[in-house]
Amino acid sequence: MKDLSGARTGFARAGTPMKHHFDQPPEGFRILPGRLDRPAQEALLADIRAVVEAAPPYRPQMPRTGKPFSVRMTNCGALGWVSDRAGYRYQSVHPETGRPWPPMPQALMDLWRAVADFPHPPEACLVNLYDADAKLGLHRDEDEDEFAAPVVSVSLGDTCLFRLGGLARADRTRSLRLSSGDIVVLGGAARLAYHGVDRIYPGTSTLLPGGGRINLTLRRVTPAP
Ligand SMILES: O=C(O)CCC(=O)C(=O)O
Ligand SMILES: [Fe+2]
Repeated sequence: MKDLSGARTGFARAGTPMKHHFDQPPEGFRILPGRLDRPAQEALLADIRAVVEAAPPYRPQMPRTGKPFSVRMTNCGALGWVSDRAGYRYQSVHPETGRPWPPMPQALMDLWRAVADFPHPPEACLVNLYDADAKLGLHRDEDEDEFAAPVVSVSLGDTCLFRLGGLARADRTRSLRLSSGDIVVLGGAARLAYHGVDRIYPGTSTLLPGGGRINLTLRRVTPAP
């Protein structure tokens, strides 16, 4: 059983007692709009193209039901997040090719260092590929063993409607649009906040020639030394 008590307490303090506090996002949620300018987005996209060449995107399946995700995924870094009938987990190899994930591009290591406020490097970068119809249901990122490190999330390509909730699935949610170059940090109490992607707005960015959206989530998986 993972210890979520610290984060829970933080949210209860920040989120429940007074009505006028209720609409505040959980403590530790940060959005950095336009953090990456167009040249930085293009450079990162070139890095991600190389990742996708080496580790082809595949469609994960929901645990138990085997229902396919609408989002295609791949990873870079020492560990990658995967999902199939056996469950959610991190592993060091691509589930279809059996090869190690490609290394994390230096630009992502640098970005983590600049925004994560955590003294150890990320170990995993999940690459989510959204076409116009893809979505990602409300969930928490909770398969890691280090919740002191934030999740750093980079948006590239078409704008999406992102939903942020609280620490309980039933908590009130708020919606925000994330555009190409925006960065979201889920740290502190927000590290275990529910979130998801409700829709993609096709034609809102010229970064990806075929349209769609790419999201990169950088995570620390194992306990920091
Ligand atoms: O695409 C996004 O903005 C969020 C992705 C996400 O929540 C995840 O991969 O766990
Ligand atoms: Fe997530």
